[in-house]
Amino acid sequence: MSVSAAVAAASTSRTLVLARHRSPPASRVAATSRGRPFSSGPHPLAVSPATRAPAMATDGAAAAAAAGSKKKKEVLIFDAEEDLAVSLAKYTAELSAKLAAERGAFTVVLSGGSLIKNIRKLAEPPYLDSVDWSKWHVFWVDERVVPKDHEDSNYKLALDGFLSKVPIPTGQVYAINDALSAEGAADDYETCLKQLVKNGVIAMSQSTGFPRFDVMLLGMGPDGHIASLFPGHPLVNENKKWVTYIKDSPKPPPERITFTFPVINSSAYVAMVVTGAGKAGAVQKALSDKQTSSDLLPVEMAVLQDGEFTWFTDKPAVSMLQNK
Ligand SMILES: O=C(O)[C@H](O)[C@@H](O)[C@H](O)[C@H](O)COP(=O)(O)O
Repeated sequence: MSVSAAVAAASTSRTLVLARHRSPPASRVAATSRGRPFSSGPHPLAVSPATRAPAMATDGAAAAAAAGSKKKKEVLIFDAEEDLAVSLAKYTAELSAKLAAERGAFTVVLSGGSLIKNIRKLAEPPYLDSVDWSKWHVFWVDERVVPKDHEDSNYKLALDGFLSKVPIPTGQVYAINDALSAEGAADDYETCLKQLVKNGVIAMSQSTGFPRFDVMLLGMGPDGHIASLFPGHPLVNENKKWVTYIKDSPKPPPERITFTFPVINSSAYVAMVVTGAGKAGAVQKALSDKQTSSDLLPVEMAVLQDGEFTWFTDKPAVSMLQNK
């Protein structure tokens, strides 16, 4: 049984919807995710008419759901990392066109880690020429408090792997002030965000009172952390600050700044890009209907108030889903 089929079979009792993608061969699953809200209406983002086959419902209830619901959370499963990268580039480029037209700016938040490699196709044809890079404003969901030319710097990672290859105006790339302490850098970054809200570059969420970024392109660690919000760390409960700091990160280096959950959860779109068998346990916990423990992983705390959350995964990352 293929992974896609296994996911579908395991999912029918939970009203999941399976769509098969012919090229690239991805599976698309709407996650029920323990009561997380769904709203009605069509999916507003045609990631790729060429790559999306008609939805194939796995049972009657799923068919009804597929016909009438806007799925605010979906899981894309790719056969190959190359296909994932192609689809992620298309997703981001289409959001760029849509949101830049609507707002006059496109605010993009990056994580560090393997995400940067996964967005590499944006810096290649056709997107290199078709995207209006002048509208992009780039931020980091978290950053290590190290000099910008340090090998641990998320800025350096993104610069080397992506930003140096696309013509985003340098004044629209918001690195941390690496001359400051962790606390100082977090305050400084939050002040910068507030100024950009005043200027109208960053939108505000009317429902949460926190900034509403257009898209966050995020990775997840094997322990289920996102940004620098780690399992069991008190920072996951921060509900006032926009940006905060950590000095005891379990993942080195220890000093970092990070967006808080209220900011992440106010986003318009989040792509959670997760590949590899090492992350299968956290993926299973995050996508399972069953609450296996009262302790939510940070990735499970990423619940958008009014936005669309899309998982970009590969088969090893979802390999434990059929065992739910
Ligand atoms: O600064 C960081 O450490 C990252 O921003 C971090 O949140 C990362 O995105 C995840 O750890 C996933 O990293 P991998 O995709 O490399 O596993």
